[in-house]
Amino acid sequence: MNEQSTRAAAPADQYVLTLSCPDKQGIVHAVSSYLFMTGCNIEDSQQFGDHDTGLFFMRVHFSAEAPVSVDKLRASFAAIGDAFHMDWQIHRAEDRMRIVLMVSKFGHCLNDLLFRARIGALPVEIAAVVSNHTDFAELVGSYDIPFHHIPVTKDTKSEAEARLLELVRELDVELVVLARYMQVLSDDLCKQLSGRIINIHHSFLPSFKGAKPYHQAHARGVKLIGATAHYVTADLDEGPIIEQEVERVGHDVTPDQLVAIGRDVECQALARAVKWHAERRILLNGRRTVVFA
Ligand SMILES: Nc1nc2c(c(=O)[nH]1)N[C@@H](CN(C=O)c1ccc(C(=O)N[C@@H](CCC(=O)O)C(=O)O)cc1)CN2
Repeated sequence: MNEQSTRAAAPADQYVLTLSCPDKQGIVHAVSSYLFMTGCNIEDSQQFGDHDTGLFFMRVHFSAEAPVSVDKLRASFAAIGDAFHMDWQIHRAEDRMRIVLMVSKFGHCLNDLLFRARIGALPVEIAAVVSNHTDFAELVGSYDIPFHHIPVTKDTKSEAEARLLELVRELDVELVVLARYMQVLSDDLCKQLSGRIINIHHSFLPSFKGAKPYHQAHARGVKLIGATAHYVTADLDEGPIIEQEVERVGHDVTPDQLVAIGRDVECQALARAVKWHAERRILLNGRRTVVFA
């Protein structure tokens, strides 16, 4: 084999196409033909046809040999999207997603996400951290990330949410991560940011929704505890599940020991969910998700 054939091709511009649409014959053919005719090369392709909902889901990571703008790709793909009634997006794969983290009094998930982002383990840019308390202002400041203290009472919740929305727009943020943020979000905010808020619930849903799930689990004598990362909807802890993690526990654990054991599974589940969302690997399928991990 000569040297020429072993040399990797120069890195071309990388893109991700995601789509969902009513399932029918010809979708993969239409997409792959479009990419071929546009001078693009498929690097990775995953698809799923859901017989329950009759919907088809696809995620294609592709490269363009010649430089092409994402706007031009979107403009030229629109005809295929229309023909198959697709809900579709095309993004540059290298672009890091801008996100906001929210926290209350438990900082383990915040700390974990800050560090993972700092070392490049998450393809995100943390634009700000928002909290209804000041406990983690110093930690966030140590990462040179803006910290916004937005106190919340039942009388100030709507103003607090208005300020959050203002930040999301000002900072051009795509995702809000509730890293143990312990305030119930209003129906209106959930609607405005539908599919763009991820929460970590500290139980293996659908068990133990609501407050103090580890105490509920202890009272039930469970042998497994868990954590669930899910999209936030108006129905508390009922949003589409993205990722779950569990840990075995013995008969002699106390509620405080469950809280301590649970920290790691919460961090693992949330970090995976944020990474997959930022890599555009998650598609909504009604009350469920399709995850092309
Ligand atoms: N609309 C939604 N809001 C939130 C969700 C959700 O799924 N939909 N997830 C929660 C997180 N959460 C459990 O994981 C949770 C947080 C807070 C509460 C709660 O009862 N909070 C009280 C205030 C508590 C306090 O001040 O310490 C309240 O909001 O009145 C229950 C569950 C995040 N929000």
